[in-house]
Formats: sequence, structure tokens, C-alpha cells
Amino acid sequence: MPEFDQKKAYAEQEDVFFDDGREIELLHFVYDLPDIDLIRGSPQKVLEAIDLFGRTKKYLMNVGEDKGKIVTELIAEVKPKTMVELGGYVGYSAILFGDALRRAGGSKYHTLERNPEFGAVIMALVSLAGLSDIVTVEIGSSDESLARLHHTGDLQHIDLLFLDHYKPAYTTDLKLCEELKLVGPGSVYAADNVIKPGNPPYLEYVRSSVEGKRQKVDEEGEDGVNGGGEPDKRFAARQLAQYAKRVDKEVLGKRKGNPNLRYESRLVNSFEPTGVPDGIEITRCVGEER
Ligand SMILES: C[S@@+](CC[C@H](N)C(=O)[O-])C[C@H]1O[C@@H](n2cnc3c(N)ncnc32)[C@H](O)[C@@H]1O
Repeated sequence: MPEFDQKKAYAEQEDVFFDDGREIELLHFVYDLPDIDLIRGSPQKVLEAIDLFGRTKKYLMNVGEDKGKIVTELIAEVKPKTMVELGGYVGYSAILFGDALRRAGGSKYHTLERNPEFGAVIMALVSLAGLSDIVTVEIGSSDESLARLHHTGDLQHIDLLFLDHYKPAYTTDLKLCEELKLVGPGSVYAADNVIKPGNPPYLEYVRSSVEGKRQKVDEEGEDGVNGGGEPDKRFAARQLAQYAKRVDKEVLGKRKGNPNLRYESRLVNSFEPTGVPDGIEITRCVGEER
């Protein structure tokens, strides 16, 4: 695994590390930079400006440079036409991956963000980066946005899915995508934070054999593999309550998914922008068994 360059480290993550006004502070910081006219239209310079805030002002829960590189390399290899991101925050990954998607010949990057204030910040920074023609922001809960985009026909197939939102929703949202046939053979998933804070139910699901998943569905009926409805007991209370300031009760759909999809999955170790070790799980759907 490569070394982490401490000079690039973001400020440490505090007890309250988002949704305390820092996202709007970020906008003022970026637009007050003396070289704002050089930043306009440059995804790279907008990312540098966001990184500068994260290093010198306050921590931001962005994917960051190191883990970001794993996904941009994946985009260059997979050449997706359509990407979906679950969890947009201030738009760092949408700008980094939307730009990589454009360079790889892709045409659409949907970022799904529940918090409307964050959604507004994403729109401002995506526009500043000159990526508004590629990146669209869907405000609302990811499961509702996925269902709506599918229903309207705005989203028919996901070539590359980036999962980076409420940790227990990774598995239920993936199963929703499977049921809606938004994903299938050829689709690739990149899941962030599978080491820090970790996501054992998701890793178990994407690493399960078709036989194992079918058996679970038979045993658990509607709940399928790793349940649904209630979050898996392996998540820490702090993770479960992460968005409690805005969301009284997280609702997780009870889903079977499509257990017939065959996956090959592997972990790529890397670092959070603070230097804390983390990893991205890359999963490829390699077939469907009948
Ligand atoms: C870790 S941040 C995303 C960081 C972003 N992907 C990046 O690297 O720049 C997680 C985001 O997911 C959003 N979120 C959490 N649960 C969600 C849900 N169910 N649907 C949509 N967005 C959600 C949060 O509001 C937060 O902005």
C-alpha cells in the first residue's frame, strides 16, 4: 500500500464534523480566493480549493485525493457512460469523478444527496467547475431518488455506482438497484469507507456466492440477505445516529435484491484525507445465474 503524505492531511475530524455551517463557509472561502477567476471552469482547481479548506480550516467528509485516485483509475478503465453516486455532500467526488467520466467519454453523473443545503453547495461548486452539463444533483433520500429516476426513465442503467452515504443503506440501495434492473452484468460498484467506519453487511453481501444469497433469501423470506427494515446489529450506535440532527428515523427498505447476480469483489486499501487508513471495495457484476 502507498504511504500517506502527511503534508496533504486534512484537519482532524471533530465530534461534530459536518452540518454546522462549515459547508456554507466553504463556499465563501472558495469564492473569496484571490485567484477565483482562474478557478472558474477548472475541476482540478476547484478540488484544490476544497482541499485547501479541508487542510487549513475545517475537516470535510470528502473521499479525498488518495481514495479518489482509486475511483478515477477505475473510471478510466471501465469507461462508464452513466455513473450514480449515493451521498454527494459538497460535491468533491462529483467534481472529481464527473470530470474523469467526461474524459473517459461518459455523459451522465447523477449525484444523490438528501440534505438540500448540501445539494445547493454541490450545484454551486459543480457549476464553478464547469461540469453542470454532466453532473446532475438529485435532492432527496437515495432510495426515493433511485425509484423516481427509474420511473421517469432518466436513469435506465448504472455502469458505475459509487456508494458513500448512510452506511446501512449501502446494501438496501444496492438491492433496490438490482430489483429495478438498474445494475446487472457489466456494472461495477465502488464502496467507500469499508474500513473506516466499516460496513460488514455490505462486504458480506457483495462477497457472497449466488448459492449463499439464494439460501439467505429462502431462510429470511422478504428480508433477504442482511435483512432490511432494521439496521444490521454490527453497526455502531454512532454510525446509526450520524444524521439524527435532520432525520428522526432512518427508513431502510426490506429487499430481496437479485441473488442471481454473480459478483467478484476486492478491497483496495488507502487513506482518508486525514491519513487514517480506509479502503474502497470494488465489485464487478460478472454474470447472472438462472
Ligand atoms: C460522506 S458524505 C459524501 C461525500 C462525497 N461522496 C465526497 O466524497 O465528496 C455522505 C453524504 O451522504 C448524504 N446522505 C446520507 N444518507 C443519505 C441518503 N439516504 N440519501 C441521500 N444522501 C444521503 C449525507 O447528507 C452526506 O452529505
